[in-house]
Amino acid sequence: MYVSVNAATSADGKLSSRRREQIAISGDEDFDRVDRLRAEADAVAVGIGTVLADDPSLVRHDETHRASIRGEDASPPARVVVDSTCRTPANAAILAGKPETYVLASEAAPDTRRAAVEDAGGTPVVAGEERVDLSGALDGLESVGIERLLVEGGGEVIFSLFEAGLVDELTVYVGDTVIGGRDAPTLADGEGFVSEFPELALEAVERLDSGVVLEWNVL
Ligand SMILES: NC(=O)C1=CN([C@@H]2O[C@H](COP(=O)(O)OP(=O)(O)OC[C@H]3O[C@@H](n4cnc5c(N)ncnc54)[C@H](OP(=O)(O)O)[C@@H]3O)[C@@H](O)[C@H]2O)C=CC1
Ligand SMILES: Nc1nc(O)c(N)c(N[C@@H]2O[C@H](COP(=O)(O)O)[C@@H](O)[C@H]2O)n1
Repeated sequence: MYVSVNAATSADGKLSSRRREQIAISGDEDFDRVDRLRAEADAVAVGIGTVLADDPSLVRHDETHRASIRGEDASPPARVVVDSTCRTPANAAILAGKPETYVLASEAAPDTRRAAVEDAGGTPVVAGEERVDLSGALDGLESVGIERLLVEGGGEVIFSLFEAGLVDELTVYVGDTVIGGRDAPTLADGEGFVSEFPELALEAVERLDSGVVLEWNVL
C-alpha cells in the first residue's frame, strides 16, 4: 500500500491549539489542494482523537479531478478511523451515509462497541491486541482493494505510522500563524524518536495562500 500523510501546521509545527479544537490553518487554495489529494486516494484516514475533536465527515473531495482519473462512475474515496476500542460515536459524521467507513480496531474493542459501529454503518477491521497494529490493519484494507491511503492526522497516528515505517510521502502546509503550547498537538506526537529518525527527501516547495506546501518522500 502507498501511504501519503498530509496535514496543516502553524509556523511552529502545531496541528491545533491546546484545546484540540479544529483550527483552519489552511486557506482556500490549500483546502482545494487537499480535495485533489483526497480525489487521488482510495481512502482517507484519521485517528479517533481527530474524530472526537473535529467530527470530520471526510466526504469532500475534488469530484472533477477524481472523474478525470477514474471516470464519471468512480465511487468516492472510502473513510478510515484508527480506533482501538471502537469509541467512534454512533452519530459521528464519519459514519454517516456513504462512502464506506472502515474502523481499524484491536482485540480490546468490546463486542458491544464493535456492534454499535456496525449498526451505525461502519466496518470494523481488527488488528492488534491492545492498540491497532497499523501494519496488520493496512493489510486488511489492502485486502478490500485500498492501495492508496491518504492520512490526515492527527499527531498520534502520524507518529505511529512513521514508527512502523509505513509512510511513503509527507506533505505539510505550513501556515502563517503561531499557535504555541507544550500540550498542543504537533505533526508527530507519540513518544517521539530518540535515534534512527526517519529521513526525508525534499521533492517540492510551493507558495500557497499565505503559507507554503512542503512535499517530501520518505527514504
Ligand atoms: N491541522 C491538521 O491538518 C489536522 C489537525 N488535527 C488535529 O489533531 C488533533 C487530534 O490529534 P491526536 O490527539 O493526536 O489524535 P489522532 O487523531 O492521532 O488519534 C489518536 C488516537 O488513535 C488511536 N490509536 C489506535 N491505534 C493507534 C496507534 N497504533 N497509534 C496511534 N494512535 C492509535 C488512539 O486512541 P485509542 O487507543 O483509543 O484507539 C489514539 O489516542 C485535533 O486537535 C485535531 O483538530 C487532526 C488532523 C489534521
Ligand atoms: N488540510 C487541513 N488543513 C487544516 O487547516 C485543517 N484543520 C485540516 N484538518 C483536517 O481536515 C478534516 C476535516 O475534513 P472535513 O471537514 O470532514 O472535510 C479534519 O478532521 C482534519 O483531519 N486539514
